[in-house]
Amino acid sequence: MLKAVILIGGPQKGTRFRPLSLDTPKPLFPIAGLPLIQHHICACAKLQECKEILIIGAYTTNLMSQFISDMQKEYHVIIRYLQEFAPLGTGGGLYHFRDQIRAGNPTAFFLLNGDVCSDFPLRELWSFHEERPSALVTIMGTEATRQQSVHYGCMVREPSTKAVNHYVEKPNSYVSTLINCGVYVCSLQVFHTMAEAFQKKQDVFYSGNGQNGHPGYMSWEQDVLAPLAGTNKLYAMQVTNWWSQVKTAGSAIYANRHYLELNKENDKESSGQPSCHIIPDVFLHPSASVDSTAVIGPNVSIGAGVTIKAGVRIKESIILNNATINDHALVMYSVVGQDASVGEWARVEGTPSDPDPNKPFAKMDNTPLFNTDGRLNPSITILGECQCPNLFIIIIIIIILISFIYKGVNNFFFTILFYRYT
Ligand SMILES: Nc1nc2c(ncn2[C@@H]2O[C@H](COP(=O)(O)OP(=O)(O)O[C@H]3O[C@H](CO)[C@@H](O)[C@H](O)[C@@H]3O)[C@@H](O)[C@H]2O)c(=O)[nH]1
Repeated sequence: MLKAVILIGGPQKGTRFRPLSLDTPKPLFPIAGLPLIQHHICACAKLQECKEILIIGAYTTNLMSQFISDMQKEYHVIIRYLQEFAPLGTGGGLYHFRDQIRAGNPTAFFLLNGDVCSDFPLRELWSFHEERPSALVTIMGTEATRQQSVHYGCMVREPSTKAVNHYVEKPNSYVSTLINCGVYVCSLQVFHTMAEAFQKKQDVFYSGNGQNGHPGYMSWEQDVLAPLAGTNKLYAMQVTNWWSQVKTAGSAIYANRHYLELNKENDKESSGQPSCHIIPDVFLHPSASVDSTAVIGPNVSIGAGVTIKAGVRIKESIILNNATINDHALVMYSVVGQDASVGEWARVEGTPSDPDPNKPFAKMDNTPLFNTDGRLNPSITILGECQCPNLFIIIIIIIILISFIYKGVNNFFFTILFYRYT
């Protein structure tokens, strides 16, 4: 039996994903029609041996409960959310919930960063791990450019055995172009190594050596993976398939395009028969209403309850639930927020922020909005969620207005609200 753990961080993380993470927790942001971590869940649930998926994060349980219950219904696997009492780092939460992971005595567990996108070749990763009996952890690795590699965990492998001899998390200078994808398979004995690492951290923390943060905080990469390198217990399987992080809002459009491509077959099923002109790949929620004269695609995801009116053109964009795109508007390289409304003939156009196509193995550059010299880094356009006024308040206002119009002093609401003046 196998299990899977997905690390999703908490509200303090995902700041570069703002404003998209202000309304929806980043792990639940829809990409190609599915919440980001549903792609992970889907990959894990495809493995018959995987019997339980544990999602570990610092978001409050009520933010996650609806999603967890929806996932339970959709996939025939146990899915639970475990909330950290404080952000414990990539290793701290894992160690804190070790008994939950070990329960039922699984052979091994997958560990997935919630903010990466891939086709998650978990079966290959598991076979690779099984073939190496001394392996405690196998890392899925990929090639990056020399310049970008330093923003990731970098590994040097023994060419014949694929054992990792050297691991440095986000090095200051170049180490290797083989980077850590944040996808692992781990044997349960890794918790012995984690116990030692945890003990060391505790000793330092309580000896008062100026250690800040929470005593339970532990970095999976720095406190566990780095010491395991060179011991023949850490291995890396290199993949060449598409893989990307989702750090900035711009990377959502890039990930959307690739997930649409990967999930083509499912999208066809869920989309039904669209009545407008579709240029693939497109995800169209069945409840969206699209005028027959609209042209949509390529690489567009349209959420539930969206209304798209006559003559609209949309490409390379994500339209979130209940948004309205009015007649003849154009939307390109943009995210349109929930309930937002794009006016007639409006032109909403962002700048694509893709990896450099001229550099082999280039990844997304997760640049900030502004450079250090204050210049704007062009990126996708985002229309935020429309904060529609509360229906209850609207009804009260209408009743008050009617009361004034008819000047009915006996009017119940008028009397209650203005009894002092009557
Ligand atoms: N539960 C929990 N999850 C956390 C916490 N902190 C981070 N995470 C989750 O752990 C994953 C990694 O988060 P980061 O700390 O932001 O690391 P990173 O910059 O993405 O780098 C990691 O991933 C790269 C690949 O995307 C790797 O190359 C790198 O080595 C490292 O593992 C994300 O899914 C994040 O949500 C925490 O305190 N608690």
